Amino acid sequence: MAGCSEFTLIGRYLTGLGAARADVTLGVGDDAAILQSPADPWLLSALDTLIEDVHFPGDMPAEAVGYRALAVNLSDIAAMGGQPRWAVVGLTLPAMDEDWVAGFARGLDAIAQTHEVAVVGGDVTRGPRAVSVQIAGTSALPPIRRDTACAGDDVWVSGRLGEAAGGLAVWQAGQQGEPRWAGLVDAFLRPVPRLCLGQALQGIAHAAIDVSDGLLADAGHIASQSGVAIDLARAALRPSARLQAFGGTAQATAWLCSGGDDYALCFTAPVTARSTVAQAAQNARTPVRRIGQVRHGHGVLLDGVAVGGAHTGYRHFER
Ligand SMILES: Nc1ncnc2c1ncn2[C@@H]1O[C@H](COP(=O)(O)OP(=O)(O)OP(=O)(O)O)[C@@H](O)[C@H]1O
Ligand SMILES: Cc1ncc(C[n+]2csc(CCOP(=O)(O)O)c2C)c(N)n1
Ligand SMILES: [Mg+2]
Repeated sequence: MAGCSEFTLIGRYLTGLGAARADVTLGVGDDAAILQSPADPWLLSALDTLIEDVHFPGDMPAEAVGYRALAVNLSDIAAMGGQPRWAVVGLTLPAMDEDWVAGFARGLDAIAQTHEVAVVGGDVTRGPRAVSVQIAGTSALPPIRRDTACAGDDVWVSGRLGEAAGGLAVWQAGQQGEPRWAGLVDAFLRPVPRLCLGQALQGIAHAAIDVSDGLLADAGHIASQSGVAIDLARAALRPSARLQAFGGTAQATAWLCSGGDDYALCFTAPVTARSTVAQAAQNARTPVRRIGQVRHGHGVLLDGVAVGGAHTGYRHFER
């Protein structure tokens, strides 16, 4: 509706999204939300931004933008093993478009409900289309960090790496209507934040990160921040059959290593915890596999050979 103000938009579409939580005294409507301090000793806070044509194609459905904006933030809480609670959403739109906002709100509400997150506030502005979500969560146990991997650990990863990058390529090739590639497109549009897995790994995993920029890049963050080397086994880095069918083996392997957008968890755990990890993953109903070893040294290796720094993952300022 032309002439509808941001206040109308907030009142009509952006109020009361997500779960009704008992620890929210006051949500949308005042200068700040009023939240009750949790009993859990650790508070977690993170923020991720999605920008049109940088993080999502301009023709992606509004519902998927709303879903994905929260999903990528939940993934950061998952990587720490936390429990998400509250989200604040900054929405920037080039023009008033009620249908778009209604779709965005539906997608955001659905995933917030699923993970019992309350959307307690935000901001609406005019400018190039973008969504910034700030997520807050808690943890009863010490959160899993990036800087605590130990030489000797196994390296594990969840899910089917590379499929989201493949799904984006499907979309950009205009083949999203092709039933054969529906699973790939879904991996891009609706990444699943691995919250149950992250929580199940607390007290077991030594270090964890979520794979947003690409496996080699994100494993590299664990390596550099922990002061260790991560040696991945090429034989364990096999793309799924449907990803190979779409892109061919070489491109599918490149997506798996450096495509990003997966929001899988990459984590390290002691060799003695193999069966405990397997049980935790089973409890979380999330498939995981071992892909390498943490060693003394630095950087990321493939079968013992250092990986060159050029194409390990997404970088905003090196396109
Ligand atoms: N503008 C900023 N000011 C302060 N800290 C920042 C800023 N941008 C990023 N950081 C911090 O730097 C660290 C790495 O940020 P980054 O955005 O790469 O997060 P990530 O989880 O590794 O990746 P992704 O954003 O793809 O999920 C995080 O701790 C983040 O909070
Ligand atoms: C239209 C379009 N083109 C390219 C990509 C790929 N991409 C963009 S940002 C990013 C890393 C994570 O972002 P950040 O580090 O900002 O959290 C990746 C893998 C995409 N998603 N959409
Ligand atoms: Mg992250």
